Amino acid sequence: MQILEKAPAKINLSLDALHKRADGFHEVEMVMTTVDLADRIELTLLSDDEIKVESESRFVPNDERNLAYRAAQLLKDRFRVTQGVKIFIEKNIPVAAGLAGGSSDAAAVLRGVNRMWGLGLSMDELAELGSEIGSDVSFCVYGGTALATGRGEKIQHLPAPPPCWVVLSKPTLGVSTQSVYKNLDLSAAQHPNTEAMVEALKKGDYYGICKNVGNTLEGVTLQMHEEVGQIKEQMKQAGADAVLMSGSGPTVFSLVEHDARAQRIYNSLKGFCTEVFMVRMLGYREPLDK
Ligand SMILES: C[C@@](CO)(OP(=O)(O)O)[C@H](O)COP(=O)(O)OP(=O)(O)OC[C@H]1O[C@@H](n2ccc(N)nc2=O)[C@H](O)[C@@H]1O
Ligand SMILES: Nc1ncnc2c1ncn2[C@@H]1O[C@H](COP(=O)(O)OP(=O)(O)O)[C@@H](O)[C@H]1O
Repeated sequence: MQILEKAPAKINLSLDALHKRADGFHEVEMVMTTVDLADRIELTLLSDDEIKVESESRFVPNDERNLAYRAAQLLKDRFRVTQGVKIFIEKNIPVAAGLAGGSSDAAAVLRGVNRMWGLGLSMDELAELGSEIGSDVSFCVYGGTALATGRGEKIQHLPAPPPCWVVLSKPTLGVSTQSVYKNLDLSAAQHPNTEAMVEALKKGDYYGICKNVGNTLEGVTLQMHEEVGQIKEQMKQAGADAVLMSGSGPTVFSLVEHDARAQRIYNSLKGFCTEVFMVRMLGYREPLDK
């Protein structure tokens, strides 16, 4: 038996870190949405009681450190499953990029083994279990567009943004989410207007969305890597409607209404970065099991 799952990347249209919590995490308010850049996950049922992970990417571990492995292990342990699974990851999302590639792979495995092992868990139950793997996994279980609060595990679904283009550009460096949060000085941080972003999404107001993008973590990563600021500048000069770093970075995204201008931004960044993508904002909760 084989099951295929898509694992789409996400971008943070807004990310606000409010304060540090007693558990060492930050209380956040984030508006996230999916784009049509995705990893492809192939699950094969194994009669032996084991989990195998394979991927062509040399940047992700092929053992229990892989978030996809940890997702299968979680459901296996929690529901005493004796069958195994082989997980093949076709990696298309840049790694350590601020696009939740690993979290999305884990979420895809939760959805896929739930069906493969006949566990009958709801999306809400899978999302709750996903929060034990990482702060972004709950959102990734659902996909679509949502306001995530708490550590990122409390999800309020929102309407999909109006269709537009997204140009993603990742400099050749990885960023550790932990190091960015560690270096965050909340007293000097920028705080986006999350409420205005949510309102713009509810109204389907593209220019309201562009006006209200913001990311508290951006200043930290900008300090650490000047390439991020250079990419932002390049995108603005090429005519993007909005430019922002996604998550803890280093990927920077442009929002662009018209494809000709998106192509121009893509071409101007292609000469500057190797990992550049021109994708559609998905934003709706499409069936990911195809
Ligand atoms: C920053 C965001 C924004 O969407 O995305 P990425 O940049 O990773 O894509 C996420 O919140 C990342 O989620 P995720 O990558 O799952 O982080 P986790 O593994 O849960 O946490 C990694 C580390 O980040 C810090 N962390 C994470 C989430 C949070 N609300 N507060 C934190 O302080 C903690 O130090 C934690 O040990
Ligand atoms: N399936 C996976 N895909 C990507 N990264 C993974 C995966 N499993 C574990 N990792 C590890 O997680 C870290 C980056 O995770 P990723 O989700 O790509 O970054 P981000 O959280 O910035 O979007 C890297 O250190 C990588 O080695």
